[in-house]
Amino acid sequence: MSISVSISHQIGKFALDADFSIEEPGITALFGPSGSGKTTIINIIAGLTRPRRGRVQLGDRVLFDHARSINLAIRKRRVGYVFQDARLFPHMSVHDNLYYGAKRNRLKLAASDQQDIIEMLGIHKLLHRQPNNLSGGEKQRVALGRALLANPDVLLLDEPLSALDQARKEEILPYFESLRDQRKLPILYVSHAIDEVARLADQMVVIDNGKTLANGSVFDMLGRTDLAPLAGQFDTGTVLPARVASRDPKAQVSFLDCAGQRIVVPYLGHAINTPVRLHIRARDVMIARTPPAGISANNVIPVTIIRMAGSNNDTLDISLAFGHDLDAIHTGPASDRPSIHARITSWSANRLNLGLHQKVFAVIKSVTVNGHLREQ
Ligand SMILES: Nc1ncnc2c1ncn2[C@@H]1O[C@H](COP(=O)(O)OP(=O)(O)OP(=O)(O)O)[C@@H](O)[C@H]1O
Repeated sequence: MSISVSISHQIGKFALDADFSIEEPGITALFGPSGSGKTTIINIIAGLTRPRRGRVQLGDRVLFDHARSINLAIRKRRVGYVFQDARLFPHMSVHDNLYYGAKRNRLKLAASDQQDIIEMLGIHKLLHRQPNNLSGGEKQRVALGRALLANPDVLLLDEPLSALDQARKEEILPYFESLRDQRKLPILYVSHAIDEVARLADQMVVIDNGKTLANGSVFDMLGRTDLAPLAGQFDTGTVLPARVASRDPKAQVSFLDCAGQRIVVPYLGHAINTPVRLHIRARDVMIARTPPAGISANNVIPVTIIRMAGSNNDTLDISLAFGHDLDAIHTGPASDRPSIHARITSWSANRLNLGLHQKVFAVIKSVTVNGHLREQ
């Protein structure tokens, strides 16, 4: 189910011109600074805000088309919306909240699918409770269940974790992961938190000041150093797909294979071949000209400098392709040669006399695996 959004809107002095389409299933993060227009975009998709011009299409259904005077009513859009605060109906039980949208919807889910959703979200024991005595995490799970049981064609999540503390976030994040992996539903996920985006998202739309700056796979977007003006929140880094190659419970380490490169991390407990996501922040990567000896970091990777760009006067963002074989790096398909990023001071780069195409070593200080930071 594809989503295509091409709209213009004006709120006071704020001008929104969003243009993106998502062809792949999975989670798409809408990422950008506060006030950049993320909520307005999903309100437009949901039909809560009517844009001045443009078009919104979901699969083969046109939800809005200014030129053809089409503006589908909210309840006909088949869109599930989860707000920052759960917004459950306080006078209804969890059960009645859950089935509120489903009752009004003619395209009901099969009973077994309904049961699957309730079990996936772990809310079967809450059905007879009232919303006011649920925890924040439980409320959000019920809100997610309510949206899913209405059998939407797309799920819109507006910073669904921002009101929760870290422990409640950790409680609910695995449900989003199951949702991503089990249900073939496109999800638009508004988030400020780059760690959440790196853990959950497949695609990413980067928005700044009402404009869509870039749009693509999260693996590409998080590595784009040219998006550095947003870096304060962006925290430049790299997300890489990997899998568990082997593990040693006695030594308490797991070995991951990431495009042929071995990465050692503290023991994960996952079975061999389990796919995982690595998030390596640029500030956690050091560069050495020769392989350093006698250091505690476990991952020292031969890399070649393929790009150097100033992020501001004092720091440089350096892209490092895996391997020392420059010919393979230049001629091989990009996907065969993943790169990571290092953010170092210009002073360090001068001191090390770093230059383009130089063969160096990346010393990785910590890796986040599936959203969990693994200090080396
Ligand atoms: N009802 C309104 N009246 C006036 N300005 C508004 C209104 N709603 C939104 N805006 C403005 O539109 C811009 C975009 O707001 P929006 O909520 O879409 O941003 P956002 O990226 O979701 O921000 P945040 O991450 O802080 O939630 C902001 O400058 C905001 O102040």
